Order: sequence, then structure tokens, then C-alpha cells
Amino acid sequence: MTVMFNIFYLCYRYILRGSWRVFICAWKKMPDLRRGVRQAKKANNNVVNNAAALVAPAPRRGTRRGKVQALKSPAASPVVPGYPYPMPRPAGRGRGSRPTDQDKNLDIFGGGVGRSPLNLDVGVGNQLAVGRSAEKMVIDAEDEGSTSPLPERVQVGNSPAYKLERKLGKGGFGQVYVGRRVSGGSGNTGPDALEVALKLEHRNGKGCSYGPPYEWQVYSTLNGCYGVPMVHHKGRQGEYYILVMDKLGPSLWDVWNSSNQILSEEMVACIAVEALSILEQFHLRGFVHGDVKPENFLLGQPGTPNEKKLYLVDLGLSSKWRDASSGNHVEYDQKPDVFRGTVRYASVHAHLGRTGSRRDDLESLAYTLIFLLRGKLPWQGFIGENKGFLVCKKKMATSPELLCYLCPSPFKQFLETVTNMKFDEEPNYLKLIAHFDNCIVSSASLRPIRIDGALKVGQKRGRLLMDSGDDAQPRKKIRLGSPATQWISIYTSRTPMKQRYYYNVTDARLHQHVEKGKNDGLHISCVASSANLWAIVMDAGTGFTSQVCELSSVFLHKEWIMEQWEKNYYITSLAGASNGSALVVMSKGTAYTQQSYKVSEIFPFKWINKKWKEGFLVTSMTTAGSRWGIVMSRDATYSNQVVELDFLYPSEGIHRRWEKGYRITAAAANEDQAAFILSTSKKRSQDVTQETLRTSAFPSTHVKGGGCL
Ligand SMILES: Nc1ncnc2c1ncn2[C@@H]1O[C@H](COP(=O)(O)OP(=O)(O)OP(=O)(O)O)[C@@H](O)[C@H]1O
Repeated sequence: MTVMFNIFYLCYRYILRGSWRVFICAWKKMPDLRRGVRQAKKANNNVVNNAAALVAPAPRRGTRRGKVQALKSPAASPVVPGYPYPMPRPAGRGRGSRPTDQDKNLDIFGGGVGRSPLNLDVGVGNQLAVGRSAEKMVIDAEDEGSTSPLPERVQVGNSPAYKLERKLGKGGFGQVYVGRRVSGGSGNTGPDALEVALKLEHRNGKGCSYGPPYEWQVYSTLNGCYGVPMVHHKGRQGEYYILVMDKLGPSLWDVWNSSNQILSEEMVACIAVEALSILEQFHLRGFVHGDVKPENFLLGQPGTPNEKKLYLVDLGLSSKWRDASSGNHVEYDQKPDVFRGTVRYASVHAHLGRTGSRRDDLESLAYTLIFLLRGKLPWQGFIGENKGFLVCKKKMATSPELLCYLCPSPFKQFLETVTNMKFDEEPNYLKLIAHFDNCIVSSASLRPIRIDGALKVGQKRGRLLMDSGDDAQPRKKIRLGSPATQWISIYTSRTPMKQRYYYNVTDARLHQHVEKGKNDGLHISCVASSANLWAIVMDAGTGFTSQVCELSSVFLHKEWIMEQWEKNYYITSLAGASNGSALVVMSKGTAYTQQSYKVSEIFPFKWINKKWKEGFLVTSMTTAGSRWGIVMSRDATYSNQVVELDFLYPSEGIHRRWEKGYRITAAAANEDQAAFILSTSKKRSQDVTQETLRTSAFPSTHVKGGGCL
């Protein structure tokens, strides 16, 4: 069978622009790493045609809503007489905020046969209301909680009674106090220890809207897990949910802070191997921690045999990476407006709202180790509403070489390995631990941190390493930290038809080409721009009956668009140039019944999400400079839609979506980010095969050679 491939060129200055059928994109930054054709498998036909699922994605299982670690008040300084490290009051911790929308944007809404006057909805700044910062949400929760006095005496379940003593710490959700046994029980340690840690969360607190804190469930599953403190009792008393747990010592943050904000290589290497052992056990139980950072690693109680033992606390952001009943890895998804974690240490995938998996804990561990070793991370110091975005951008733009400058090479190798991991990849913990072998030279009694977990598995290590050999194919490096330009073209299989393309078209010659195509019975199916030059694809298979287009210096020219809406034309493709001008193509003969568009300084995911709920789907998308222009239509021929947003070409996400039957139906990029809209078709029979090609120059050879297969 002869199949013609419709072409999508994506001209990407580090990103893409485009629309259905043809994308043209000049891509700057990030070298052309993965050149070559990537092909979507023939559709997996299990498409769920469920608009509700599209517009109202279920909350990710097992996570606490709206929690932002960074917002907690500084923990009280542990006063630990006799502890080997002095304990001054901590300086500013790794606080951050959830990325929020801050676009002052224009949301134009109109169109529809015979609809007059047009419904114009100019929503300036409406995203601010929707994207209320998590920082604020947490502060509210704390205020609520702080209105009730703390109990002086605690007794929950069949626990002994405890008197509340000094505060050990405070997070965004809980306050942790020393509890001294006053009656009941007899032992010095264990379930009725003389001293315990009491974690109190107010019943009106953010994590308790639906009953006991989510963390309780995780502790129930993980109690006894290597490196996790034991929870002995839990229950509600008055206004508070209370956990009674083993009392631990200072956090790594405290230790770092009291050691002139720098830790020795050996100490950090010991932390690395022990943290990896703890995470391995955590992951083996089917959970990812979700908030790995220095504040959440605690040492054992000073003056006890465990004072150099490492523990991982705060399970409130843990989520399952494996489905307990099926044993399968949870499904990949991306919700770009969802962020959970601490900005400073979060993985790039977490920033981008991707479903958490084991790789994210490891990436956060890498940042934690480098922070402890170097005393600073390059993305510290950003402030404001856009902080999350700027931090994530900086993480992507910082190469492992730069980040690990002056760090021993194992740290760089570790970072490189974990930032290259796939979503569902099983970490090779033994190999990761082995990176740090040569950094640990002291005998067991002199080591600054005990590495019991790593030593236990270490006996097996030699054999396992030999068995696995050096399996790793050299992986392509993802974060090179240097800009590059890339063209991305997307090809979609079609029955043979007449198709023509023009590229490097100046403003002056644009109409001449369009007119010629029109005279030959073709309509514009896709437009794009690179370096203020236009690319156009015209073909005979659009189904359009009539078409108008305008090249305007305005992005996007509202009056002209509304005029055409009045005449029942709908936007079918558009492209913005870096100088801010825009080419808008509007056609008759589409299935659309209503249209709405938005111009925004940031990728307007919240607006898209809102419009999805109203029955609109993204049908065209472009950028001009940093601005995004998104068009959404009612009655588009798709049943379901998702977004892939990244700082690079999101290869893994696109492949995963392809496997689920999604196909790319719109794409755009600015200097920072690339966005792809992927949709499932309403009709299975309309399923198509898709390929993407990334090249450093316009892919004219490929288009000519591969146009007909
Ligand atoms: N078992 C413990 N023993 C001693 N100190 C503890 C213990 N658990 C927690 N802490 C201290 O209390 C602080 C807050 O605890 P935790 O992180 O569990 O609270 P949270 O409200 O869930 O915090 P976050 O806002 O980070 O989620 C910790 O950083 C630590 O300093």
C-alpha cells in the first residue's frame, strides 16, 4: 500500500511550533542528541473515549494535596548536649514554592455558526485566581492549626502517657515534640520508650481534610522498613492527630549547618551509600519517597549506638510506583500544573508534573549530596511566583560537569546515571552504591556515618556486578548545558494526495505562494516560522472549502480573527515569528462549532485544563518570542487529549503516549520550552502512523525522499 506522510516541521529554538498536519520548527539550544526517525507504533486501540477522564484527571494516588515542603517554618534548633556536632539555629533551608501561573494574558472566545454577537471573553490575569500559590495554601493551614493549644499530655491507643517537652522540629504539616513518658510502660526504648518523638497534626490542617494524615497509611505499610523510624502508636486526641515514634537526632541539614556548611567527601559518600540502601528498601516496598532532601534524613539519637545511623523521615509525599494488586508499574502521566516536593531538590520530572517514580528519589538524592558537599546549588536564590519554573530551567541547563565542578568524579557519574533514567527503569542500586566505594576509606569505627545497609548487600555486590557485566550501553547525555538549534518534523501517514511545501519564505513572497497553491486547488494545512521566515505546507486533503489568511504584525490580531469568525471561518493553523508578527489561517469546512484562543507569557496549562472541562480541545498552537498562542475548538475530531511539556524534545513521553494510541496533533516551542499536544482519534479507523525527525537543518531532503513511502 502506498502511504503518503503528511509532514509536520517543527522549527524549534530549543522548542517547536506547529499545528496538525505540518509543523515547522527551528530549534535552538540543546544539541541534536537523538537524531533519527522515531516511529509511533500502530495504535494500541484501547482508547478510552471519555471526556470526563480528559478534563478531570484523578488526583495522583497516594499523595498529599498541595503540600510544599519548602514552606515550613525553620525547624527549631536541636539542642543536643554531647552530640559530636554543635547545633546552631539553622539558616535558610531549601524552601521553595510551587510554580504558579503569572501570565497577564488574553483569552479570546468566539466563533460559531450564526452566533452573534460573538461571545468575547477577555480574561486578563484570570490564571492568577486559579493558580493560587501553594505557599499561601500551606500558610493558611498552619494558621488554622495554630489556633488550638497543644495538649500537655498525650496518650493515644494503648500507648503510655507522655508529657510534651521541647520541640524537635516543624514542617508544613506537623510539629514534632519530645514526649517524656509519665505513666504506663517500662522500657527505655521501643513501644513504651522513656522518650519518644510525637508528631502532631491539627485536624483542620491541610493534610487532614479527609481524616488522619495520609502519612499514617504509608507508615502502616512501611513500619519496620530499613532506615525508617518505627511508629509505635497513633491516634487522635482532641484537635490533633498524633504519631508516637522513635525519637531521632539531628537532620543532615542541622549537621551540615553546624559544620561550616560543608561536609567531607567521605561523610557525603557514606551518606550516599546508606541513603541508597534505605531508598532501595523503600522502593522494594512499592513506594517512592517523593521528598528526598537533607532535612528529611535524620541521624539516630546522640549518645546511643545509633547516633551515626541514618534514617529517612516524612513520608507525607510518598506515592506508589507499583500497583499493589497487579504488581505493574504505575502508568506514566504528565500534569504540568502539579508539583509536589521541595523546589531546591525536586527532580526535573517532578517540576514538570510527571508521575513520580524511583528515578525521582535518586535525582533528589544527587542534588542533596552535591548540596552537602559543595554547600550550594546553582539554582538557589531565585524568588517570586515564577521560581519553580526558573529553578527547573536552571537544572536543565546545568551540565553534570558544571554542577559537580570540584566534586570527586563518583558524584558526577551518579548524577549522570540518575538523570538519564527512564520512567519505569529499575535502578541498579548495587552499581550506584559501588560508585562511592573508593571515597570511603576509614575503618568502620571511624566512619562518620554507619553504612550497615550498604555493607550487608556489599557481600553480594561483587558477584552481581560481575553477573550484570558492564551492561550499560553508553547513554546519550541529556543535559549538556549548551544551546543548539533543531528542526523537528512530524510525519503522519495519509492516503496519497497532492502536497506542496515552501520554506524560507519572506513576508513579501508569502501571498504569492499561497495564491499559487490556491489556484492549484490546495489549502494551507500547516504554517510555521523560523528566524522571521515562513514555512507553509499546502495540500489537497484538508477538507476545507474556503480559506483566508492574514499576516499581521500583531500576535494575534483580534479584530481580524473576530471578523472571520463572524463569517464562519475558524482558525486552522497559525504561526508566530520571533519579531512578534503572526500568520493566521482560517478555514471553512471544519467540524468546529466554537473557538477560543489565548495569548500567554507562560504555557497556559491551567487555561487548557479549564477549557477541556468545557468541551474544547487544542487545535492549533504556536509561539512568538516567549509568548504562547493556543487555539481551542469545540467539536474537534479528537476524543481525548494530553500535553507533553519539557525543556527538551520529550522523547520518552511521546513514545509512551504513542503506545497508548495518542498522536501529536499540535506542537510549539519557544526558547525555553517545547509543548506537544497529543490526541486520540474519535474513530479507530482514522488511526495513523506517526514519525518524528530531528535535524539541524530544514529537512527538505527527507521530505522529498520520504514523502511517499
Ligand atoms: N522521629 C523524629 N525524631 C526527631 N526529630 C524528628 C522526628 N521526626 C521529625 N523530626 C523533626 O521534625 C521536623 C519535621 O518533621 P516532618 O518532616 O516529619 O514534618 P512535616 O510537617 O511532615 O514536614 P514537611 O513540611 O517537610 O512535610 C523534621 O525535619 C525533624 O527535624
